[in-house]
Amino acid sequence: MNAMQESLLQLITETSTNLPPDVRRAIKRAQLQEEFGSRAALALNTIVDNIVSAEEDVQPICQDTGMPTFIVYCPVGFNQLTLTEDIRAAVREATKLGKLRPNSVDPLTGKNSGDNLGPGTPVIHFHQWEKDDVEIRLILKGGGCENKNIQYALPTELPGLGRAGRDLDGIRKCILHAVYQAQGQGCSAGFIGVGIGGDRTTGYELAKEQLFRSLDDVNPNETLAEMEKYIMDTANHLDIGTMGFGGKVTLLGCKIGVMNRIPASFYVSVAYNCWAFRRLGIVVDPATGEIRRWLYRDSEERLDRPAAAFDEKNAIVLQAPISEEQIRSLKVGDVVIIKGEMHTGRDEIHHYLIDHDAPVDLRGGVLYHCGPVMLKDEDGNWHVKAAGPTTSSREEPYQADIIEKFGIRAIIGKGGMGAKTLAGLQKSGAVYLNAIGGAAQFYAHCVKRVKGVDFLDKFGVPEAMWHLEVDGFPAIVTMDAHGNSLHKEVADESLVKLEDLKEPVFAC
Ligand SMILES: O=C(O)C[C@H](O)C(=O)O
Ligand code: SF4
Repeated sequence: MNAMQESLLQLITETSTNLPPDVRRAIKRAQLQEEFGSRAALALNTIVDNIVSAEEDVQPICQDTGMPTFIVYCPVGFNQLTLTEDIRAAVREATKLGKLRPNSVDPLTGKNSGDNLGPGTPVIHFHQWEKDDVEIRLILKGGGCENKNIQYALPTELPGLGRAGRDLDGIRKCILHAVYQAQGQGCSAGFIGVGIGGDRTTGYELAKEQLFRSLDDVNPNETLAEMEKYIMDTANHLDIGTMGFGGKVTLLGCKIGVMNRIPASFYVSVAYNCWAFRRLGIVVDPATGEIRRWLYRDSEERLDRPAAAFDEKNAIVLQAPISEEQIRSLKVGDVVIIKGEMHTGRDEIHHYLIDHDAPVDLRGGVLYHCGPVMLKDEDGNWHVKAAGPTTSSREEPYQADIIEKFGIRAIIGKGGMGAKTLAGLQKSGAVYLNAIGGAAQFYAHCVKRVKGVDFLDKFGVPEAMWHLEVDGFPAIVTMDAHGNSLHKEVADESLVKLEDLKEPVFAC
């Protein structure tokens, strides 16, 4: 690799494994606000433990390293074609080293390219400027929070908030609604970038651009500065909390930008980013390709590993295969520790299992909604490099049927599931366990052995069915076999809180 490629590899590795100081500070502040022993505090402790491990071991903070997106500023005359090739080479190498998960999938064939290269991936935006340096910023924004982006066309009617008109107060309502609708599914507590104006494409681009601002900056536009402050204060009263467990901190950052629109369109676009807010940048010498300095790193922020994220003493041990009787004795709020075998299964596997047999006996088993980062050693053995949960709600159309068909007793995921699954849990005697989203190192350490894999060639690494031997794998019962769902409770209560914010705040 040439010097530029080495610099880019460093940028990718650091972005994937080492959260920037402004993000760490926001997470630390959240940790201080949540009550000791609460579910939100437990989730935040796990997150902090994970951040510390990822940095120490130079491994991905979260297994979903997203759609790598590079924003490049370069001097006039700089060769953008060469830099594009260098970026592609660095992305390929980072994937080989397990710093990026192979995430580039052909939507028509379902084929994962395996190296994060393919039509449209990675994303690279070039801009010219008058300076001599080349500045390269990178964001790794995962799919769960990307799915929670939302775009509003004003005027509109919003659940809980009523009419949102083409004015500042309408904008206010859209942003509050955007935070509410994400619930815990985008791994709250999150960050939002908001774009006001533009068209559908540039509105979203503007929203994503805001995610590159430092969390500590102050918006030069006074109106927007006021709106950012209002949203930060107010959204944190929705009590959605970390992972949607309820809690004082729901939003960690809000940055708003504005651009002109055309008369017929009025968009408010919101880019939601999970707590694993991975963005960094480098300034590179265009002649040598060497890094001159890092962006977002003008200060240092250490996080201390919490004594114990989960209180193992009071946890209930679930040894797989699990009996129906033990599952039916569990209730929402119980902390469990899983031992034994679990099987990963996400979108492709659910789609497949509806019409086919499972490759292994799943009776009494644990199905983990997870697409890990895996590496094979020289002897052909697989190792888990990152393995946090994925958003479960995507499997809602399939889950209840799959639980019943295969006799599964526990589903592990994050963000919760809906009414159909809740009824299915009750009928078949199963539970939904919430793992802490993004805590990919924390859970990777719970895997003692990779027992095997099915559908690797067919579906690729993240979507394959991995058979894992785990020990000391903690999670929380958030949907039980008695018809209770913490997710429904938090969603209902936060809607009531949203309704309280209906009255105008900003002059129209
Ligand atoms: O794809 C994943 O592993 C997780 C995804 O980012 C999600 O939040 O659902
Ligand atoms: S799993 Fe959570 S932390 Fe990871 S990319 Fe998805 S939303 Fe972000």
